Amino acid sequence: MDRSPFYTMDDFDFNGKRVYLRIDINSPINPITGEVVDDTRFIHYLRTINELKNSKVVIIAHQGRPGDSDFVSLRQHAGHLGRLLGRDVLFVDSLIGSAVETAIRNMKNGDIIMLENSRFYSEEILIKDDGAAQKNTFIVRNLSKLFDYFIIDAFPAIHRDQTTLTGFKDIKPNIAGRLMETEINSIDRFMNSKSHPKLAIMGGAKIRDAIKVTGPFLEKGIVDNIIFGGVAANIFLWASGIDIGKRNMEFIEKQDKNYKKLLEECKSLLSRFSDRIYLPEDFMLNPLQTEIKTGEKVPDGQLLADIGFESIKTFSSIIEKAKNIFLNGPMGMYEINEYSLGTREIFNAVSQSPASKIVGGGHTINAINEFGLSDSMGYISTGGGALINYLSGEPIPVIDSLVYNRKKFGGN
Ligand SMILES: Nc1ncnc2c1ncn2[C@@H]1O[C@H](COP(=O)(O)OP(=O)(O)OP(=O)(O)O)[C@@H](O)[C@H]1O
Ligand SMILES: O=C(O)[C@H](O)COP(=O)(O)O
Repeated sequence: MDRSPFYTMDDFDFNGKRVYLRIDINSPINPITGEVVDDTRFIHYLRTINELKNSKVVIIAHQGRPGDSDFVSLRQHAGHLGRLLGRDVLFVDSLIGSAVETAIRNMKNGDIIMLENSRFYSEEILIKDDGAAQKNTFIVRNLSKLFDYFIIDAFPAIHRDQTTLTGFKDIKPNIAGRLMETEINSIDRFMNSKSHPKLAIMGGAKIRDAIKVTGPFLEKGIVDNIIFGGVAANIFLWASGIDIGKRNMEFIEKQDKNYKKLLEECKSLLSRFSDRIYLPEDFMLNPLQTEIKTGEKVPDGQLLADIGFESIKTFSSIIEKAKNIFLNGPMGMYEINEYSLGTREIFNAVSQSPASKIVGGGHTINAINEFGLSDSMGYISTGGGALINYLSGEPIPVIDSLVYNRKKFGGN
């Protein structure tokens, strides 16, 4: 068997050691109560943590982004993880400093500590990995002396170049955790599969991510065809000169300040790959609740809130023929019952397909759970942006950091 390009947990004995464990339990938070409303990501970490039961484990994680309503302390995350593990998880309400150092130095084997949200610290987000900058942060200088090993298991954040993820790669061995291994093996199976056609279905509202990966997906043959729904479809239609109505244009402008550049990218993608990109032929309007054919004048104030019946039919027949399917993002505003049919039908078609399947994205998983399809959707990844970036075959900061680290500490 080929050697893994990065260290895995099989390469070291962690018994009695002090272990830095970077995970990603960034979760949806109820904006009113501030409570975690979905603990899927927590559950995925039980295996890694349980394997370290004879070590002193210090968990580092982030939650939300500064300024957003889900940017909250990890105190409740520590309590919840402890309940899931059936063990105490001591919460320390900072990331660096004397309280952290004392707590870590006093740990016994089997103890678990969780530190505060790493994004409370500007060095986490603002300092990019240019070789030396992250290494010289207070975060790295304070924490590096306290640990024997660094396990990086934050798969949903592998596309982020942030200090607690990539800053320790010159210090000591950095090791991929069990979730990283599982995710990467499953995604690699999809990428290496020789069964065609390979189909990507991309919807939702994160247009930048979807557009960014379309070129690599089609150029490198990672997929043969792409179906677009949601806002992603709207921007492609706009780029092709079709009237999508004022409200939908404004929605895109608000979604991304650089939408003009995105429109240019969509144009270029459409000119190169028009026969491999599928866009909706019709839509359901919100609030009118009537159907409209693509290209017809969209009445003012109406959102293209869901794909229509013809699109459902065409997309379902493409899905039926696919041998490998990647799904990320809903077809419309599925949270509102009247506009959930497109997403429901397309997700149903995917669930019924015998193809090999891989799905990801917070809203996507939420919709899958709501439709009761989670047992028939194939491999469900914890990653959203991480998953599509990894699939695109473009450089990924955390993977590159782990590979660099193994070369540095493990020779050839
Ligand atoms: N045509 C549309 N107009 C406006 N909003 C839409 C449209 N289609 C989908 N959405 C919204 O897009 C959101 C989901 O998109 P997103 O890109 O976040 O999905 P995801 O990748 O599965 O989730 P996550 O971002 O949490 O990983 C939903 O809230 C949905 O209502
Ligand atoms: O939820 C995610 O996709 C990861 O935790 C990364 O979060 P971010 O998009 O805020 O960097």
